[in-house]
Amino acid sequence: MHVIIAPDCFTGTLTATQAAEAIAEGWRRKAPDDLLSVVPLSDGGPGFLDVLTTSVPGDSSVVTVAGPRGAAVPAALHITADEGGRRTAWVESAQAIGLHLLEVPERDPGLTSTWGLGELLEAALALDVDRIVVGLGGSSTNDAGAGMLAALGAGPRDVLAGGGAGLIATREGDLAGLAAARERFAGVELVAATDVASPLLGLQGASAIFSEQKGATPEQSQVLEGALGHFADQVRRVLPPGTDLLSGRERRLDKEPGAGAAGGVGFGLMLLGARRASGVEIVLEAVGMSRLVAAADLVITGEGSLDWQSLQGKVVAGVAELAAAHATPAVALAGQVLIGRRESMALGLSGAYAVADREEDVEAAMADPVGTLRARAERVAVTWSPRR
Ligand SMILES: O=C(O)[C@H](O)CO
Repeated sequence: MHVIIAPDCFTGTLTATQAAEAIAEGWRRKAPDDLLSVVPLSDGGPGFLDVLTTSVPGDSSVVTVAGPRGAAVPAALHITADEGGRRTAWVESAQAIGLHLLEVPERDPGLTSTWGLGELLEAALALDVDRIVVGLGGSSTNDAGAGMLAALGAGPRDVLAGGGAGLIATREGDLAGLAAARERFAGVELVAATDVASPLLGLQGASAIFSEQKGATPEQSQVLEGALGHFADQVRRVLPPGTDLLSGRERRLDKEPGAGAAGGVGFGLMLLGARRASGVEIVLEAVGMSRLVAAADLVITGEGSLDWQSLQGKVVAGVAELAAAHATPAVALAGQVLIGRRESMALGLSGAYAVADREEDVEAAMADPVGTLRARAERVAVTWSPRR
């Protein structure tokens, strides 16, 4: 039996590679004759570059940029060339602005800035590439990408790069350099590979859905919503919205799917001319997942928490959809499974197995994530492998 092991990271405990290896080790203990292919995945968030550098040959280099609260952090660029010679720079926003870069007391999406991501894009531009793909997700910021735009010359650092809350003070004149910043990407295909399809504002937007997990109180979350709304209004004065060719209606970038990814970096990138793509689809294509799944008997995917967010185009959903298209069964292993059987079946999963079945098991799973995931994989192998 040929089994593909293709999980996302288990946020807070295991990288995608560590999770895949733990599952493979457990599987081998019970089904040593199975052929295992280990393919760690990402949805654009943390681990995006790791996954790409492992699967797509290219040249990697590291630059130093400002982290979300200003302290210097290393961030990598991976340069690949396709058969036609087109050069792509792959970057991961979480390496510059990720939540994991900050200790809990430092987390404050009113103050964290995407300036360092702008520095990373500056480094990519200097490499004279034809395409820049930016993985988005797992961020500590909620500034609509304003800091990033400032670093690229769109406006003053003190107004745009002080964090999301300060954007309430933005004036039209503070965005005088925006058109010129956009012009710098002329001739470069800029792609925002987003982990979610959220718009910038509103009940499904960046502040309402994600700011609290970055340290905001419910009151701060509303303040951030107001600040980002004000910022988007100022942007509209400088870059008037285009017209949607199909509907003839005004095309508002803040309402575009993915504009709210990484605290609104999706929006900031769209202002620079980026097109949005699903991060998981980009990764699945880059690693040649379709071909692998077509030749496999079973696909195992997984993530830290299988919950409502998993239903929205994350790794598990992307893998399950691809497996269904090839009529290959897919199962998921997760730290916790917080969706019902009906929802997991609707995703296309033939099984969803939790490492921590009960609330009281969560602590043990967090204390020994590799051991508990390996043990769960052993039990799943007993169920699924015919040659154990
Ligand atoms: O970084 C974030 O805000 C979330 O992962 C959604 O993109």
